[in-house]
Amino acid sequence: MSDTVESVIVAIDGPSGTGKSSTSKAVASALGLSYLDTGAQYRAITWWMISNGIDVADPAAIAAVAGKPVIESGTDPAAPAITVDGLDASGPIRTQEVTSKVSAVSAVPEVRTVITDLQRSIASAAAQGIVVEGRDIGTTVLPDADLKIFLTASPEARAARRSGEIKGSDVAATREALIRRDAADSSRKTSPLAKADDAVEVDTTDLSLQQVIECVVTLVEERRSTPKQVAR
Ligand SMILES: Nc1ncnc2c1ncn2[C@@H]1O[C@H](COP(=O)(O)OP(=O)(O)OP(=O)(O)O)[C@@H](O)[C@H]1O
Ligand SMILES: Nc1ccn([C@@H]2O[C@H](COP(=O)(O)O)[C@@H](O)[C@H]2O)c(=O)n1
Repeated sequence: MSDTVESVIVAIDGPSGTGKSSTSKAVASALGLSYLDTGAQYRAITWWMISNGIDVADPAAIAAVAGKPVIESGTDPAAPAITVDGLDASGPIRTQEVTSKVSAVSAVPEVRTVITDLQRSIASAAAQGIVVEGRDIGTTVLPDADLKIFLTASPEARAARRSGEIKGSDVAATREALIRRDAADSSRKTSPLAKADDAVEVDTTDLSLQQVIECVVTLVEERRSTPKQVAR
């Protein structure tokens, strides 16, 4: 018998504010896995487009330069990092401007091709396994992931969580902005936000973050002890 633990690939998808990042980081830390925030990569390329004067309402202009920025993602769940052309982008990618423009940029097929290739190469280099979170990980980026989770929560719960992060923010406006971004992400032609047929859906509306983390850790442990059936 071997003491080595097999590498595992976990895909966590879902709409905005369902707890993907918080859950994925904690699960990766608890299980000694790498972690990849794919939303940060789409935010990073959006920041680059804005910084370089590209009109984000013009898909052809975005497509023409999609391969130019060099995006690098750290995979330590305790210290997620992202750089664009060598510059730390972790602060700038969280601005309101980037949040409001990222869905337009991420809908451009040439952008998705560049970022998807990057995500696959990062996942395949993670020796112990990785938790990858986003919108299309289970459906498109890593369709053979060992475990796929789709997190959901009511718009009210998600808006309350997000508003709790920013003092004095308007919950109703936050709710509308979340719904708008989810609608854009779900309706784009290429790799929309969607639950994979074989994903486990976890409704987090009435669960604490700790309960969600424990639920996902249990699902990963169960998957590790019962290898996935491969269709013949
Ligand atoms: N089950 C939960 N109960 C209460 N608060 C939660 C829960 N899950 C996450 N949160 C909080 O909600 C906020 C949003 O969580 P998080 O950033 O992990 O969501 P996300 O799905 O990654 O969002 P986005 O897609 O917009 O990046 C954070 O402040 C987080 O601490
Ligand atoms: N796999 C993914 C991940 C993200 N996106 C786009 O990025 C935006 C920002 O994501 P956050 O998780 O940081 O909020 C998101 O709204 C999508 O437009 C994506 O397309 N695919």
